[in-house]
Amino acid sequence: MRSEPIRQQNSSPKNQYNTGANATKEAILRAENVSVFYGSYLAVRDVTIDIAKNQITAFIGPSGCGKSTLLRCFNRLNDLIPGARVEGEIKFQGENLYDRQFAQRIEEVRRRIGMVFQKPNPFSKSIYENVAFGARINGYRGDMDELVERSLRGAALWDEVKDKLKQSGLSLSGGQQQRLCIARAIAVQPDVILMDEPCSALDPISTLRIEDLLHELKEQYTIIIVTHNMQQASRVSDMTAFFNVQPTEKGGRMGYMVEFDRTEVIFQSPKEESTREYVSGRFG
Ligand SMILES: Nc1ncnc2c1ncn2[C@@H]1O[C@H](COP(=O)(O)OP(=O)(O)OP(=O)(O)O)[C@@H](O)[C@H]1O
Repeated sequence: MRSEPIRQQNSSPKNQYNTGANATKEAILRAENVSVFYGSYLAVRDVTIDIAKNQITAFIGPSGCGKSTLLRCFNRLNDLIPGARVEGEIKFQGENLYDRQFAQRIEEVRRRIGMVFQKPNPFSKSIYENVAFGARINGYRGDMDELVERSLRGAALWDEVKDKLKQSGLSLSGGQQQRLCIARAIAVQPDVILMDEPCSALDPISTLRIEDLLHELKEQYTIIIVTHNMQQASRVSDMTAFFNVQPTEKGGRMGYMVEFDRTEVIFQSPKEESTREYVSGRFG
């Protein structure tokens, strides 16, 4: 069963996503004037973006424009990086995750907003335990066998592993390992799954499997995916945010969001010239 909102959901008009075909889509996450620093270095400047519920939002842009940095703000993973500092607000169901009260509840935030990384990183445990582990830590009291099967089916892996659940997760292929990581992420029943280039270490067939899976997952989850792969962004996402980097006076580089819109608009009729150049492969 899906868990209750951290507090009562805010359904004020401010919390509604409001462009084009998505006018009625509710924003489950919102970054408001978010800037991220590493020490004194401003890596990403002043991003405001609504993430619509049960949609896939892609972050694209050249290397170093801050896609992963921004992604990590959505479940406060930047807290783990010494010297990283986030300004602005990240609202999850209307509440600012950077409010002091959430510092005590960070485990809960990361359970509700899960993450799948670039490189598949199963635990050195059995396939079964990889999936059951998080649920057990979170005090899951239901039928664990049923949860493990449901999560593995949800990640389109059950048929391939149902006869070897006791084998190590590390014995699977790269693509299977990544689907195991997705099963692990969904076993704790999150609302949102953040994916940081989840297919970059996979072969084309495994990549297509994951892309198919994403279409199924968005029925239940909200997904944000960072990808370098233009075709992937256009194939899987409903919304796309394009980020770019600009030089700073001190000779550094600072990331910022150029344009955010429905994916077909970004790829076929973007408003900004730099977006057009990037999606057509002329730079980056
Ligand atoms: N832990 C860190 N400490 C210091 N600087 C960092 C750290 N992580 C990222 N940066 C810097 O912040 C900027 C944005 O990096 P980030 O990894 O978010 O960009 P990206 O768009 O995801 O890049 P890529 O597509 O290459 O993964 C870069 O200049 C990077 O060097």
